[in-house]
Amino acid sequence: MEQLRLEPITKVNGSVTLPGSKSLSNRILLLAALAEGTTVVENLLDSDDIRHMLGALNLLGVNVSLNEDKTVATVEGVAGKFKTPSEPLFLGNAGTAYRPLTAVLAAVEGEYQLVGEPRMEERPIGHLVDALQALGGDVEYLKHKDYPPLAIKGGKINGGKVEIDGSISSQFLTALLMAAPLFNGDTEITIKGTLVSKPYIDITLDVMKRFGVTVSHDNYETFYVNGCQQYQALERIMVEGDASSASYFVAAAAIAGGEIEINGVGAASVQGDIGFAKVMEQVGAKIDWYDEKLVVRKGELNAVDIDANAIPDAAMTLATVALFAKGKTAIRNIYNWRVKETDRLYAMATELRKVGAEVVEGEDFIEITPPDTFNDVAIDTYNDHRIAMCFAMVAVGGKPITINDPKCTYKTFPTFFKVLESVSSQ
Ligand SMILES: O=C(O)C1=C[C@@H](OP(=O)(O)O)[C@@H](O)[C@H](O)C1
Ligand SMILES: C=C(OP(=O)(O)O)C(=O)O
Repeated sequence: MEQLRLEPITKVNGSVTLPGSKSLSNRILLLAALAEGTTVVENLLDSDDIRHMLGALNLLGVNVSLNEDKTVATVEGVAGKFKTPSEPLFLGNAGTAYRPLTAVLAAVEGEYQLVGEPRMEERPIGHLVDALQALGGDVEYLKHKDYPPLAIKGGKINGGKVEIDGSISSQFLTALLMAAPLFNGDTEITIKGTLVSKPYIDITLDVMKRFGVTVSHDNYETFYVNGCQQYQALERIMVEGDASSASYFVAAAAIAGGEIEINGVGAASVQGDIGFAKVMEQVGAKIDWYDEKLVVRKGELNAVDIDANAIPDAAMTLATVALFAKGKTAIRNIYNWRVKETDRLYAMATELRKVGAEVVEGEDFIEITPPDTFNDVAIDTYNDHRIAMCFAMVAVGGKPITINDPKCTYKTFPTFFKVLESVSSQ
């Protein structure tokens, strides 16, 4: 297995330009593919999750041409008419590809199979399939009920009133919303249980609106979407920098000192994970806010006790910031960490303890008290990009650490360690 040794970093300084947002890239690619007309997507993320969406679109007969560094895509929309693919669509472990494609393909003519990595077969999708079946969609499990892989016979959805359970993943509602304009009638979607990861729904509504479809809702409890609508291509759309990827550089500047200018997201971001920078201000970071940029400096770091349901991805970064904050950090209301790339509550608790922290792992929370002395250990990353990236903060805090399987960062941020090195001094 490949390992990456990170020597203690004494200072970070300089400027980083973020790669495009994963959440925006995959939503934009799918809606551009469904639209009528050609869309040019700029600052597209080049990473595994996006590669899987592009691979699926290719098999569905959508022409997408990429520039040399794969950050500009020209997507020739097929106006909702996909080709029946010659093989199953392999979507890796990309939730932002698997869930929206499931709903969209149930709504357009054709026969499809959606498969993924072994971990994808352990990530639930039953709440989405229940809603699609209730609407008359023909979606079947190929192995185990409630889990991928799936077989879909598309084109049979009339709309109507439907409930969807929002308590495990917001991606199910995102998927249903993106597909609903293609249904043959209007749809009224009511959320059952509490909706988790709510800010991601704002990303969905924002992207749909840009492609010409407006959704109304009553306080995120019931959503109304008109049927028989066509997404309209955009001449040009720019993907914002990834706010979850920004979290590592916000944290690095706050921990190590020096100053980092982070370009690509800021106060005007549509991504909920920008909220991580606000949490870091509470922890003690000094941040200058601009519309599309943050400038971050060190402060005295103190533990916080937060509900992180709205920022589940960036909250993992807080778990390693906790190693350098005075007192006990608590990150609450994060049950769905357990159904992501790995069981992140178990994995984070295990690896933080290896470093020397005192950790309480609750069913839906984690509490972290920093170590008196740090252990120089190898961190297992569980094929989870965010574990690899957030444990780099140990080196940023001046302690050596080894990251096992560093290439797992390719899921969303292939250049992460290079970018971190570019702002680090030993
Ligand atoms: O819609 C999205 O783009 C995402 C929603 C979140 O998932 P959940 O809604 O499952 O928490 C987040 O963790 C994921 O990385 C991306
Ligand atoms: C949970 C994540 O990914 P996915 O989009 O596969 O759910 C993530 O990127 O942290």
